[in-house]
Parts: sequence; structure tokens; C-alpha cells
Amino acid sequence: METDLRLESSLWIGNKRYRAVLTGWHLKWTEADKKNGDKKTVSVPVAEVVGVENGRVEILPQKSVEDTDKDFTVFYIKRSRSRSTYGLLWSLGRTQFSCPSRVLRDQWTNHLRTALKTHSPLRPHRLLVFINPFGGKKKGREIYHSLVAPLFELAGISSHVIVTERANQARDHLLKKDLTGFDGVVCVGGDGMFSEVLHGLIGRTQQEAGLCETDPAVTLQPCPLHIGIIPAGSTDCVCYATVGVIDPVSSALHIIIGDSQPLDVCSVHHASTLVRYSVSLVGYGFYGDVLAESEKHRWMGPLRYDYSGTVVYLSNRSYAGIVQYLPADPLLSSPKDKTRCLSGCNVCSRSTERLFPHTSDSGSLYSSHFSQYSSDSEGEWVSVEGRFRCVSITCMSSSCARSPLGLSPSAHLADGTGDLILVWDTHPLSFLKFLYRHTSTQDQFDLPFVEVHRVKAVRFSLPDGREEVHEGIGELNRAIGGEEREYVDTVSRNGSQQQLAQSVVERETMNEHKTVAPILCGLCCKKTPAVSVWNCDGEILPFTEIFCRIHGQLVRLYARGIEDGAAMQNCSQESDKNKSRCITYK
Ligand SMILES: CCCCCCCCCCCCC/C=C/[C@@H](O)[C@H](CO)NC(=O)CCCCCCCCCCCCCCC
Ligand SMILES: Nc1ncnc2c1ncn2[C@@H]1O[C@H](COP(=O)(O)OP(=O)(O)OP(=O)(O)O)[C@@H](O)[C@H]1O
Ligand SMILES: [Ca+2]
Repeated sequence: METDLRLESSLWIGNKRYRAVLTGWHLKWTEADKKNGDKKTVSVPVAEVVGVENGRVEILPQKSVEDTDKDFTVFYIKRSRSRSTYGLLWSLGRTQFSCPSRVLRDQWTNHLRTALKTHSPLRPHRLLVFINPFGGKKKGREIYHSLVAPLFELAGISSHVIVTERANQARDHLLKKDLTGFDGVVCVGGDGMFSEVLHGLIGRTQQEAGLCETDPAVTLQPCPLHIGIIPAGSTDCVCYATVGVIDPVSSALHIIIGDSQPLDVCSVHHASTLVRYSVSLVGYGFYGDVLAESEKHRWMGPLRYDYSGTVVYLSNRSYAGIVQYLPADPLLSSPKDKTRCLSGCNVCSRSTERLFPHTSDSGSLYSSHFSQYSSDSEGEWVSVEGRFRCVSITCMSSSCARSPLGLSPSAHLADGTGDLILVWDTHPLSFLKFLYRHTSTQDQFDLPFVEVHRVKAVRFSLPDGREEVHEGIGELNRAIGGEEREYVDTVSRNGSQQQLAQSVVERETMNEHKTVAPILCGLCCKKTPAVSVWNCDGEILPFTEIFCRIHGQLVRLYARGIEDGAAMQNCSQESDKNKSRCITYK
């Protein structure tokens, strides 16, 4: 195959002559009229070619085509380091080549297009795009039409665009409408919009497979459609943690070349209902309270979290609870091993084999690990009880601009486990130290009141066994996509229902606050609530007592994990000979 596609000839770029070679895997060009030592080679992996056009073509800021018959233009991915994040920014590189004849030009463009088809099987042809016009700074529409749509057009992707008119429209569409012909679903918005798509696609896949989502012991069917995220929200944690940068162009390019990143998903259950799915944070205590507080200040936009974080911090709350967890195999990895899950992560690759072994009964509804979630194996569970500042479960690092290494810096995107972070009640200044460490490279787990465990499942209950039934939840307990679905809706972030969970926090007043410092006095006069709420990827959950299970690699994103910026810098400093081994460089 490699030899079939090989093409080599002299080509011109401007007034310089180059020796260009297309193998199955790379397009390379080297200045021809230079001494060997001065020769520079540019090498672009075929998988990173975005498009090939006849003539001299420009895309940005506007498309222009000079339709000459001996020229062709190649668009490809170019990388640069981001000043503010660890990941790499991708942008559109462009080189216009001139051929000695039209015949040779056609040979080059045909070979390149064939190579693209052969070596990038996951490139999408048709995408379903949902734009939330109200997410983040309300720029979703503008971001899509000015930055993303021209790239999709260049790559020959046809997209069906739906600008949402209400919350949950994207989720409902994915649950009910015909999805034939789509290769993937793209959401333009924040984590809330991603969550809609996640719920729609997981729900649809289980419906079609005839699986019962409500039973935490059932091995769910992985979703066949990929999800792309064009970041246009407030936190954009899922995008940040899977791409490494918040940049719509980088994300669009990952979608175009059909990158594929599997992602663990946590299902959250209460009694015999499925409450919700999460990929980033299931958090009780501090993060739940911050979310509940922030909903009152949506008008502040992304700043609402900093404001609410400060208010909640000053209110100095802790909550009683029983946490039970099922530890993951400690031989595979540890949340304290100081490694990072980067693009091509070995721990995740090995997990793919472990999670989807090629055994004859791999199609069965229950995995070989089924017994671990059944009540027969209670012996393996660990139980702790006490007062917590926060209890957090995260399936991935949950890095974001506020916390560039995230809630759990060594968590893996696709290893089939989550990290449980227990922050015991402590002095307010110690808790501040814990929070502050999220903003730097200091280890937030290296504190005496913090524990972190790599887990497969977690159960949370109240010490007196009394479940808080949030008022009005019965009304929310409506079916999605049909009456027969047992699925509990969360308290909507945008509707008036969001006040319900908040009212639960405000209604319950049991324990007096401890007065800690003069600055806190004003707020300490208030009584502390007995229970907090759960923050599930930015949504308030209607139940306090929950059971969580991590489902390894349940969905796939158009992403590849965080590329190591430091390694790329070394790459660009390589000698010319070695440079050709590196991925695209300038
Ligand atoms: C002193 C500085 C401390 C800074 C502490 C920064 C910790 C940041 C940790 C961020 C974790 C994000 C996890 C991702 C969650 C998403 O699935 C979800 C949906 O988008 N986002 C949120 O729930 C939104 C949650 C947003 C939480 C923001 C918390 C901000 C805390 C500010 C505390 C200030 C204390 C000041 C005391 C004087
Ligand atoms: N047309 C719409 N009107 C009102 N709400 C919508 C609409 N479309 C989507 N939503 C809801 O808006 C919520 C927030 O959207 P989104 O996640 O895009 O932005 P964000 O909250 O600013 O960002 P983040 O989730 O990253 O903090 C989502 O939960 C989604 O269900
Ligand atoms: Ca994980």
C-alpha cells in the first residue's frame, strides 16, 4: 500500500525548488538547491493533512481561490505552545505548491486525497452540530460560523447545525431523532452542553442495545458516534482535560482529522434509578455549595464561580457522611504516582485491552467484573465516616483554566477508574491551602486532612440513614424519550427548578458554625445546613445518597489527550536530521 501511494517529484514553493515525497504516511518537502547540511525538511503526517485544493487557495480570513492549473494548496496542522496551558495549540498551516505540468498537479492531488482516505478512517464526513447560543460569554454562534465552519467546509465535512432554543433540546434530539448517516455529534458550548450530548448518546445507545441503564451492575454499550467539543462555555473542563487547550480552532482540527480519545464515564444512581452520568466532577460539600450558590448569579457569566467560591469558602461549612468505596487495582496505577495522562498514555492503552478483552463472551451484558458491583462482594468495600469539607469523584484530571493540573492531576482519561478525593473537616486556613494548591504545581494531596483513592465505585450515605427528599423532585422524575424510561432529571440549571436544591441547602439548619476568624464573623452568624448538594458536572443532583460506578471508555471524543508541550519544544530544537522524526514543526 505504501509503495502504491508513493510519489516523488520536484515542486516549487514561491521561487524555491523542493524535492517533494509522498509516502503512505508522510508528505515531505526538502529544499533542492542547498548543500546537504543546510537542507531543511518539512514533514507532515498524512493523518494531519486537513485538505488539498487545486489552485492557490486561502481560507482565512476569507476564502479566496486563484484557479491556476499547475498549482495546488495543502492545508495541514501546525502546532505552537500555548502561553497559559500545558497543551499545544493547533492552527491551520498552508503551503502552495507549483508543478511543472497540470498532469503532475493532478497526480499529486489525487494521490494525496487517496492517502487521506486510506490512512484516516475515522475522519467524519457528516456531523450533527448543536450550538448553545447562551453558554459562557454567549459567543457560541459567532465562534462556530467564523472559526469552525470554514474549516469543516475545507475538509469536505457536511454539517447539520441546530442552534438550541431550550435546555435539553440536544439531549432530547439525540434520544429520539433519526441519526442515520452521522459520524459524530459536535457541541458548541460548555460542560453543560457536552453533558446533554453525553446523556443523549449514552441513552440512545443503551435503548438500541436493549440495556437497562438504571441497574449499576449492567455493562453499558460504548457509544458508536464520536463527540466533538467546540469550547464556548464557562469552565470547559472536558475540553481542557482532553485537548489541553481551550481553543475552538484546535478542537475543530481534532474533529476534522478524526482523532479518537476514549473517556471513562461515571453513572450516578439513587435507589433503583439512574440519576445522571458524569465525566468530570461528582462533588459534595464545597463544590456542590459553590454550584448551588452560583446559580443565583448566572448573570455574572463565568465569574459567578469565583464569587460563589468566595462566599461558600467564607461560610465555612463541613458535612457529615459515610463514604464507601471499591478500590481499583493498586498495581495498575495510583493517584499519587505523580504521572500525567498524556496523549498516547500507556496506562489507558493497556486498559483498552483489559476493558474490552477479545473473548468469545465479550458481547455478553455483564462483564467478568460484574460480581464486584453485586452485593455479594461487599467485603472488598472500604468504609469511612466523618465530617468532610468536600467529597469529590472525578473520572479524569478535571483540569481547567482555574486549575491547570486539575482536581486529580494523575487521573487517567480512559483507565476505567475514578479518583475519590476526601477532604476531612479542617481549619479554614488549611482548607484554603488545599484550594490554593489547585492553582499551582504544589501537591494538594500532600496534606494531613486529604485522602485520595483510585476507585471503581463509590457509595455515599448520611450517618443517620435519612435520605433528603428534595421538594418537588417527584415532578422532575419524568421520563426521557418515553414514559417507560426510569431516569431522574436533575434540577435544571436554567429553569426555576434550580431553586429547589438551593432551598434544601437553606432549609436545613442543624449545626452551629464554629467561629474561626474575625473576617468570617458576618457569615458565621448564619446556621450551617445539615446536608449539601451534589454537583454533577455542573448540575445539581436531586438526591444526597448516591451510588457511583465508573464505566471504562464508554464514549469517544474527537481528541487525543494532552500533547506534551515540553516534548514538542525539544522536537523543534532537534537537528535537521532528527527533525523529520518529529511531528509537524515550523
Ligand atoms: C484561593 C484560590 C482558590 C482557587 C481554587 C480553585 C479550585 C478550582 C477547582 C476547579 C475544579 C473544576 C472541576 C470541574 C467541574 C465541572 O464539571 C463543572 C461544570 O463546568 N464546573 C463547576 O462545577 C464549576 C466549579 C467551579 C469551582 C470554582 C471554585 C472557586 C473557588 C474560589 C475560592 C476562593 C476562596 C477565596 C477565599 C478568600
Ligand atoms: N437555548 C438554550 N437556552 C437555555 N439553556 C440552554 C440552551 N441550550 C443549552 N442550554 C443549557 O445551558 C446550560 C449551560 O450551557 P453551557 O454548558 O454551554 O455553558 P456554561 O454553563 O456557561 O459553561 P460550563 O458548563 O462550561 O460552565 C447547559 O446545561 C444546557 O443544557
Ligand atoms: Ca479514569
